[in-house]
Amino acid sequence: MSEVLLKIEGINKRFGGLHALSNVSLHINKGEIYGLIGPNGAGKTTMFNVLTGLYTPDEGSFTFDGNDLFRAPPHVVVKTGIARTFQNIRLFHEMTALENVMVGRHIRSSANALGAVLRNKSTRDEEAAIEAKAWELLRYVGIDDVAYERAKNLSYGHQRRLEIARALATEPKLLALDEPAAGMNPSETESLKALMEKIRDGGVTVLLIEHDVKLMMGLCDRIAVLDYGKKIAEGVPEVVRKDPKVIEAYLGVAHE
Ligand SMILES: Nc1ncnc2c1ncn2[C@@H]1O[C@H](COP(=O)(O)OP(=O)(O)OP(=O)(O)O)[C@@H](O)[C@H]1O
Repeated sequence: MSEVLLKIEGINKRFGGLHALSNVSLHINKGEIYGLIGPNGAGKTTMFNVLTGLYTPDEGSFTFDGNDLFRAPPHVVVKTGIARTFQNIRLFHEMTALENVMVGRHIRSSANALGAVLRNKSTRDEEAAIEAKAWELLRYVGIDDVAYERAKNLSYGHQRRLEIARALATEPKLLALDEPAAGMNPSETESLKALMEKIRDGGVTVLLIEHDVKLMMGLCDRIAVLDYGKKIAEGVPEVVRKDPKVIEAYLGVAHE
């Protein structure tokens, strides 16, 4: 029996007259790669924003690893164990790759502002530990060779990996990735797929939004399909891809 990590029930989110999420329920199990697909404007990013505390849902319930996170602010969500990346890459462009990951790591450190000013021994030890962990994560995602490059000078594929490393630095139980393969060529996409499988196999549950249906069908353990803010299907990829509602709303003949 799978253990549910994230349980969303009956979430509604409206923007004025627009019902962006309409009574959506999702259960994500520990240790799976769970995909969210759907046409443009279906509500996928809105769901991510609700999950990570950027948007306040109107109704519903949301529990994560036994914690009630309904309407919790982003810093509480991150501390509880959900990390995300964004559709449009959001890195600190003038900082090096290493520094970007170190920033992500600070959320799990106890260093306080006074310690940082005084640079006492415990602060220095902690900084060294943060840097060591950041190196480990850069190696893990395969970009340690560009650790001292500024983020803005990295290739697109490297920036995507750096975002993932920074998110992993918060030690999430759930990693939510918003279109990580967008703009990647087939070989970059293939190696990204391997990275996501490695992350899942390392014990981090993955939630993924992606338009690349072929990638999603080959990668996800389960998939939910949103259309006009409603969940129209959910299940293993082989079943979802044959669902007539999904074919009509999204997949169409071209994707078969
Ligand atoms: N902050 C906002 N204010 C008003 N409307 C919004 C806001 N955020 C999203 N919407 C609307 O909610 C609907 C769902 O948008 P959302 O970005 O979640 O879709 P999506 O499935 O992620 O689409 P895409 O695949 O294009 O990224 C759209 O009609 C969008 O215009």
